[in-house]
Amino acid sequence: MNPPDNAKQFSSTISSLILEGIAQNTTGDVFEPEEGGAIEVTGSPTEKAILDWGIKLGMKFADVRLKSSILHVFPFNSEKKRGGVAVQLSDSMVHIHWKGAAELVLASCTSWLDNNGLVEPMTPDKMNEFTKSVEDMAAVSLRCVALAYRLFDLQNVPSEEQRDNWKLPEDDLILLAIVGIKDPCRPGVKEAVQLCTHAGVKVRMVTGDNIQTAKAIALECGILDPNDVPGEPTLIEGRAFRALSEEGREAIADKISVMGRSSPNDKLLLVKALKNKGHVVAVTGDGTNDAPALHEADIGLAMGISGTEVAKESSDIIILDDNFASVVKVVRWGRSVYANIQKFIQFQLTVNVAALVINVVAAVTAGEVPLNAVQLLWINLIMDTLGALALATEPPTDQLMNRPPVGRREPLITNIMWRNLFVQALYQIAVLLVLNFSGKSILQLKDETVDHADKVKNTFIFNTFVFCQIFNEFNARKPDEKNVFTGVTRNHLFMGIIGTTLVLQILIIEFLGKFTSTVRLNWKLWFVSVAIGIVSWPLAVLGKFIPVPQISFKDYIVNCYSRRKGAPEKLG
Ligand SMILES: Nc1ncnc2c1ncn2[C@@H]1O[C@H](COP(=O)(O)OP(=O)(O)OP(=O)(O)O)[C@@H](O)[C@H]1O
Ligand SMILES: [Ca+2]
Repeated sequence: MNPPDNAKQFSSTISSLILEGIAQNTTGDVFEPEEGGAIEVTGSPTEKAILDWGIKLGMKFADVRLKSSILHVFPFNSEKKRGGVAVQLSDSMVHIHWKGAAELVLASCTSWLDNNGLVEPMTPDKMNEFTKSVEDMAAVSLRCVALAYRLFDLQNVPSEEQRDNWKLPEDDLILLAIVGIKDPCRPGVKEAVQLCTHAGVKVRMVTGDNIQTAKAIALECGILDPNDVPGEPTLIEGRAFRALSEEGREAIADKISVMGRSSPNDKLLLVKALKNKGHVVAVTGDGTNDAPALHEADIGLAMGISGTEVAKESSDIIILDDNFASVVKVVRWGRSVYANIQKFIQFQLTVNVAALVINVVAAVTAGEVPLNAVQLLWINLIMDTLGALALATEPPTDQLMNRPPVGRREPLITNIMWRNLFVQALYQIAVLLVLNFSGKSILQLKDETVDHADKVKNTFIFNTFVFCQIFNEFNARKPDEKNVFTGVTRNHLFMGIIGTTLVLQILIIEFLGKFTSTVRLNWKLWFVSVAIGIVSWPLAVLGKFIPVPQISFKDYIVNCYSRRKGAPEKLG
């Protein structure tokens, strides 16, 4: 739509009324530099667009503002979707201007102003014509705003003390103009929506816009699929959603993709319904009225530039560049942090389980433990501080965006992690216990003194244990992939930490024996330690062929048990 940008196309009555409505009924501002130069317009995007149009029509903002004085203002709000102002003209006439969502304002119009400035009654035919043009504009994703006004008797205007409570009359309006404002889908949004969908994140649009406008925009940015024409409840009006019972809302919440003409409370209702159904909900918003939904959501994302302070305060994350595409980054990094914590836990639990079992079994059976306190301290250091640094700093990978999101009730330690853990821990326990009990014969230490042979055996167990961890640290990087080495050389911190651990381990065994009660090992024993450690790599690959149930182990066992109980005839 190309709006008339020349006031000469209308009669002077119309243009002065339109300009009055634009200049007086606005929360924006126009600044005209005295020494010339570009005119500056401020306000919300909708306000700016309308003021810009006024300027094109030849509006002298300051002059128009002086022509009449404002008696009372009803600020635009998202609930009513209109804003009004009462102005008094020099001839003691009062004009009440309204500006708001087109079809809502149109519904209050009983007449319209024709091209010559004559007031014509709003016949059903004319009403249909206007409604049709609103629909046509909405269908090409224009946001429609109608300007209307009415006359009012100065005598009926409440006195100044009572004016604060004055409810501006909003019926019997005379339609002045309907404008269609293009709010184009920003570059990158379509791709971002696609990425989110691919990652199992459903993008929904809840907007105050007309449902047709909302539908057109949703099609443009890929929230709706152009191949299937959606109907309710995929596409729903805020009013219809609001009218449902709580159960009714929960029943359709999943299917909703676009909600049009919604009030801020509808956003909140949708968030609540989705949360009740067990979904994890993220909400983006900018306005003060978005605050309750941002607060209620699991993750509230406020816009950094256009967002109000209230919205920012109610949110968890502030998107500095106001770009929806940044939401993809949030998902990516969020998943990466979660995955890294899982990797670390898998690694740490393996070490703990193995060390614990080895020492307990040895203590109970032989009364002696192979790993002493200082050695355990060093092992703890490897896995706690260094392990955390190495595994938790893995940068996000594209793979993270190929899998579905983690459910609200999904356990932190997945079945896959338990499987990996058991495979490695069992291997380590088996090897080290065998070494503990028959190590002296296996390592051919029979000729040594008992004391020295014990020390060599224990040092060897300690050294092998540490190497098992060093190699298993690579496995921990990719709990569910067979190739655990992808991208490892790019993670310099990981490589650095593995290197440091290796160097420190050599120093400990070769030079700090007094401290850890170890002895030097010959190169053969070093070699065997490394060989035992490296077996954890192929073992991990083999382990990944073991299938695991999709549901959690606990549920799996409960299910098996109840299935048995439920089918006693088969048991008998
Ligand atoms: N400043 C305004 N003056 C009059 N009407 C407006 C104004 N801003 C928006 N509207 C109308 O109200 C509708 C938007 O209502 P609302 O502010 O509840 O929606 P929203 O989704 O929060 O939109 P926004 O993108 O502006 O944040 C628009 O479709 C438009 O018709
Ligand atoms: Ca808003």
